[in-house]
Amino acid sequence: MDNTLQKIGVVGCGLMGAGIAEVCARAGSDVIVVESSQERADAGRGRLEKSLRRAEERGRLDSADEVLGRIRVVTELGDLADRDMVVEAIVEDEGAKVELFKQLDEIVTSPDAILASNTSSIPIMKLATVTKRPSNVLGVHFFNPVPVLKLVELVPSLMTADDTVERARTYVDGELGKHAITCQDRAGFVVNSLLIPFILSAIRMYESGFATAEDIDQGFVLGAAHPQGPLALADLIGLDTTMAVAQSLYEEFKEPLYAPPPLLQRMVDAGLMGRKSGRGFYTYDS
Ligand SMILES: C[C@H](O)CC(=O)SCCNC(=O)CCNC(=O)[C@H](O)C(C)(C)COP(=O)(O)OP(=O)(O)OC[C@H]1O[C@@H](n2cnc3c(N)ncnc32)[C@H](O)[C@@H]1OP(=O)(O)O
Repeated sequence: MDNTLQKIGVVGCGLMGAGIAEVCARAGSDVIVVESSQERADAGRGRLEKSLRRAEERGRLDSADEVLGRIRVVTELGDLADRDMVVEAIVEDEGAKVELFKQLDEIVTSPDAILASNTSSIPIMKLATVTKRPSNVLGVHFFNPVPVLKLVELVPSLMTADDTVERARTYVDGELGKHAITCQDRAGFVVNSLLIPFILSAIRMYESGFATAEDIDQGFVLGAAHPQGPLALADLIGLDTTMAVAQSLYEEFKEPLYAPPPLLQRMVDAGLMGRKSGRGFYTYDS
C-alpha cells in the first residue's frame, strides 16, 4: 500500500475549510474543495485568495498564484473520487455530517483513502459507522486561524486502525509542519473540553454585569498572557460554532459548566455570530 497522502479533498470552504485547503496546498498537496453552491464556492475561493495574497504581501509566501494553482474549488462531491484523504469541514450538525460521510463512502474509490472530520464535538464513531470503512475514519481537528495555529487533534474512534492514525500523523507533522496530539473520541476532545467552559464562564460574567467585555478580555490578555480574551475569542470562533460545541459537550456529559448561557443563545438567534457577521461581543468593519 502507498502510504503517502498527496491528493487531498476538503468539503466546505468556510472559515475552517478554507484554512485547511490553504495549509494543504501550501505544503504541496493537490487540493479539491467542494462547496454546496456556486455562490459559496466563489466566496470560498475569494477567502483563499485573500489569505494567500496577504501571506505573499507579508513575505511569508513566495507565490500565492502557485499555491492557488494547486487548489480547485468545485460544487460536485463526485470530483473527490480519486482523493487519498478527504477532510470534512461543513457546519457542526450531526445529521448533515452523517449524510455526507455516507456519500463520501460511496464516492471515494480507493479502499485505503482516509475519511476525516474536522468536527470539534461530534462523536467520530457516529460518522465511522455509516461507512463501510470505519477503520479509515478519524477526527483531524484544526484550530482557527488554521494557517497560524500549529495544533491538530487526531481523534481515532474505537474502530480506527492504528495505521490510519499514523498516516494522518505523518501528513500533519511531516507535510503540514503542524503538531498532532491524540485523544479519545469524546465530545470536545482536549482543547474544547477546557476552552469552551472558560468562554462560557466569561459570557456568564459579562451577562451578570460583573465587568465589561473589554475589561474581561483585558484581564486575560494582560493578566494571563493570552493572545486575546475569551469574548474576543468567541467572536473569532463564531458564536454559532461556540454554541454548537457547548451543546454537544452538555449533551455528552450533562455538566452545568457546559450549558450555553441564555445570552449566547439570544445572540445566535439574533444573527450576531461574531467576526463573520460583523457583530458579536464587539463590532467589526468587514
Ligand atoms: C472551536 C474550534 O473547534 C477550535 C478552535 O479553533 S478554538 C480557537 C483557537 N484559536 C485561538 O485560540 C486564537 C487565539 N488568538 C490568536 O492566536 C491571535 O489573537 C490571532 C492569531 C487570531 C490574531 O493575532 P493578533 O496579533 O491579534 O492579530 P494580527 O496582528 O491580525 O495577526 C498577527 C499575525 O497572525 C497571522 N494571522 C492572523 N489572522 C490570520 C488569518 N486569519 N490567516 C492567516 N494569518 C493570520 C498573521 O501572521 C499576522 O501577521 P501579519 O500582521 O504579519 O499578517
